[in-house]
Amino acid sequence: MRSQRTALRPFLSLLLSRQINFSPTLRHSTGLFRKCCCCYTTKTESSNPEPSSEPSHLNPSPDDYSRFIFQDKCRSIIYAGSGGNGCVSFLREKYIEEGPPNGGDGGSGGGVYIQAVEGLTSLHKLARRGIIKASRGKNGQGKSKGGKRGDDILIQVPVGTVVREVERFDPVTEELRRRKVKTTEVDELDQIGLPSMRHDRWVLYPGANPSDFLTTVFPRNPPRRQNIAALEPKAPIHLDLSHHMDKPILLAAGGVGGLGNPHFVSRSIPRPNFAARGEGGMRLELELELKLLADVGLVGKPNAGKSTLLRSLTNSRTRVGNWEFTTLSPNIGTVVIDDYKGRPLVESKGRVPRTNFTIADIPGLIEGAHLDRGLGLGFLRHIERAGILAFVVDLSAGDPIEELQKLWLELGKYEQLREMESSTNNDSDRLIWNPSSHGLPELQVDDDPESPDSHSPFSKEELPSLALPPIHTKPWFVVATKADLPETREHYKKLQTYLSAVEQGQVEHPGGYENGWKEKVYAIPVSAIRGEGVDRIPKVVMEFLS
Ligand SMILES: Nc1nc2c(ncn2[C@@H]2O[C@H](COP(=O)(O)OP(=O)(O)OP(=O)(O)O)[C@@H](O)[C@H]2O)c(=O)[nH]1
Ligand SMILES: [Mg+2]
Repeated sequence: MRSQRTALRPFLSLLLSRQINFSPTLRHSTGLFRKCCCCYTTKTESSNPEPSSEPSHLNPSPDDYSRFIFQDKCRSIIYAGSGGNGCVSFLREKYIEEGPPNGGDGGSGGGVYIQAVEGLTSLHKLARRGIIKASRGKNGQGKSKGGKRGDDILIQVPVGTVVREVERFDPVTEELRRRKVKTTEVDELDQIGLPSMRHDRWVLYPGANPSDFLTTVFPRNPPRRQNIAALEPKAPIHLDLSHHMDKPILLAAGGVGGLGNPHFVSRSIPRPNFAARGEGGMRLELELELKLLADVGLVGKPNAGKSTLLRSLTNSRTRVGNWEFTTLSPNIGTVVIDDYKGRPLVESKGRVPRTNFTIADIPGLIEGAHLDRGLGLGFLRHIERAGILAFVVDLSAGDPIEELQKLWLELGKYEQLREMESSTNNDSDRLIWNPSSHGLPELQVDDDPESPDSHSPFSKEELPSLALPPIHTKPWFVVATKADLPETREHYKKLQTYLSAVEQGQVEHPGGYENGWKEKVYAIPVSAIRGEGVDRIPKVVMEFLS
């Protein structure tokens, strides 16, 4: 059997190569064919720089793409770990029958930390996790052995993430409030050291009955926090993580571990048969939102060639197709400026040298997008989150100036809508959002405890939309693409003349803004499908970034 196969192999390869040369319809019939076809294309490309109809990285077939999973907003519930319980134990040795108490303290619960790191572009991994829990501290043990600390959790997010608090439940604050407000019943008993039923605050010796809680006299046991809790951000949390962070910051410290029974020795209770429970961990519901999606956003009509441009600048395998709305959600690619393999392509003048920047290929914009037509307001939102705007205009599709003005018109109308929305939100005053008014709960200036809203962490359902810089103040430039097609030279010249007039203030900003950004308006002619002229884009971007 094996010898038969070996004999057939040369014949098969001859057959395949013939089919590649003479029968294009058969090319996609098998995976093996496709493999051969790729090799063939690479060979022809190296010998011929003209764009061929053969699939390549810049002119791929519509089914040659990888899906980019993207999410720019998510809610997560995080739990800091609870503290472990203290231990009730006594020394027992051969000649010491009733030794002193030696129960160890419980370990503290794990904390939750957050860090913004470069290289991440989406929040989808976090969104999938949903609930994030740090682990609980272990209980204390006999022979004065303390419990092990709970493990911390680190949440890594992309640079440009804004973290806002939606809800908070802090058991320590709750306990303090209980003690302050309800001075009767259980707490009063607890305060003056009479027997109480506080199962949630005490553990009794092993084998005790619940009824023993009624006969045991407990000392005072005020709620405690870990010292590290002083590093928590002020409540309610509002963090704008706009830079890469070398070290993570603490979001919620774990609950402190309970004290073992030696802590409760007193003259009246020489052998305490109880120990304290660990404090509960904090629960936080957070909303995370990307404020900065990418350094550059590609804005253009459908089919203008944005995805091809992204492919020519990066290793991205975004989908390209000769129909409108090929791209349905943003794709982000990274342009490597310095891969440390020699002289950097662009010298950065900024303080921190940039080694790369990101580009977002955003779905196409059509007339009436601000009215939620086409893919609507969702992706206008993405444009708002790009640092620099690169308008991609198709030189072969009519007047490029008109195309540019139409794109700006949509952006302008969207901006007006945003302004109206924020002013109506202010008028109705539905949301009370006051990020800097609180500190650690114990240190806060106390509000009226009777007012229902003053301590309720559950009042804010929807957070107000993020305050972002207006679109017209962002640096922008124009990428005039499909310059390889015939009769595009005239269109490009017209565009260039127009843009230099905009820069010099002879004609108004294409969006009609008086104070719109027009310091250096470039028009870069490219043929993305051939990869020609695209090297100028990183240089222009670096100029704006630094
Ligand atoms: N001749 C030529 N064709 C190009 C060039 N760039 C893109 N194309 C072609 O234009 C068509 C559309 O390209 P895409 O990159 O998918 O366009 P897009 O702007 O991403 O389209 P949407 O995702 O629908 O918004 C494809 O058939 C590309 O091959 C170019 O520089 N020259
Ligand atoms: Mg596209």
